[in-house]
Amino acid sequence: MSDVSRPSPTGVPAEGRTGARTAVVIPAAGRGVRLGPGAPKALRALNGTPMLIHAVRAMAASRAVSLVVVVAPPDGAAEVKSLLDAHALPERTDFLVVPGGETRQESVKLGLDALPPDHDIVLVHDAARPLVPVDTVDAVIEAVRDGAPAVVPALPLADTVKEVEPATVSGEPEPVVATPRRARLRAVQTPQGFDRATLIRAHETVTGDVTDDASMVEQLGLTVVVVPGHEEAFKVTRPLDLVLAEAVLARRRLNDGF
Ligand SMILES: Nc1ccn([C@@H]2O[C@H](COP(=O)(O)OP(=O)(O)OP(=O)(O)O)[C@@H](O)[C@H]2O)c(=O)n1
Ligand SMILES: C[C@](O)(CO)[C@H](O)COP(=O)(O)O
Repeated sequence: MSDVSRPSPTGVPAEGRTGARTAVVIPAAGRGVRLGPGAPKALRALNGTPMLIHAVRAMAASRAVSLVVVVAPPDGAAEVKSLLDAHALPERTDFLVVPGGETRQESVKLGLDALPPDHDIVLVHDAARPLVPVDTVDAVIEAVRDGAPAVVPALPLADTVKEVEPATVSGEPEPVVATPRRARLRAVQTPQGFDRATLIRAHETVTGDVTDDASMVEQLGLTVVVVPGHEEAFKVTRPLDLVLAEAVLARRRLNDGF
């Protein structure tokens, strides 16, 4: 039996979660509006292979991951199933495909609803971060196994960040209201890792506008911890990110000698 069956009042089991099985939910149901017109973002090609397949392979590269749940565009579940069948994926990993929702939060919840009961650690990973290295995935899993209820990979910022009063008319100058101390800020990536029961509780309890799953756990009053992220775990959001992703893949091919 897994250690998470004996949570402490803070949600953190004293013994950690060594040996718990890990599932990954990959929200891939977004349109990719910021990337511009075309197929849903997760289905667009990087070096000839759909971004989603890169993301699935990145997760399945971790030997700790035994199940990947892909949350497909609402009308694209059959296409995503065919894609998974058509690409080589590790045999030790099981795959499920479910249709997604209107928002990222809804899509993640639909993925969680599809999880079988025997996985006590859940990662949530954007299909839009196709190049995350396996060491980052393993570091997140390790920190959840060690007892953290929620773990995020993150990097320090290169830019100074300003808080502004957002303009009501696009393009109007925006007054700055604060400059948070950059040394205390981190840019958060995925996969984000969770004790399964904690993540489900967060999705059942927290409503409103959130941009990641860890912030929902913060709203439960639980501690979220940060582990080092990786530059190659960047999110493909705008057209220039596609250029960077292709360049990273080209460098990997060179380093691998083919
Ligand atoms: N309704 C949604 C919206 C987003 N996502 C997923 O959440 C991840 C992060 O979202 P983002 O990068 O914002 O993707 P899009 O919503 O597709 O991008 P945009 O906001 O530019 O449309 C992506 O893998 C995306 O497919 C999802 O599963 N369901
Ligand atoms: C979850 C996330 O990738 C963490 O940085 C990010 O918040 C997703 O934002 P998006 O606007 O849905 O791409």
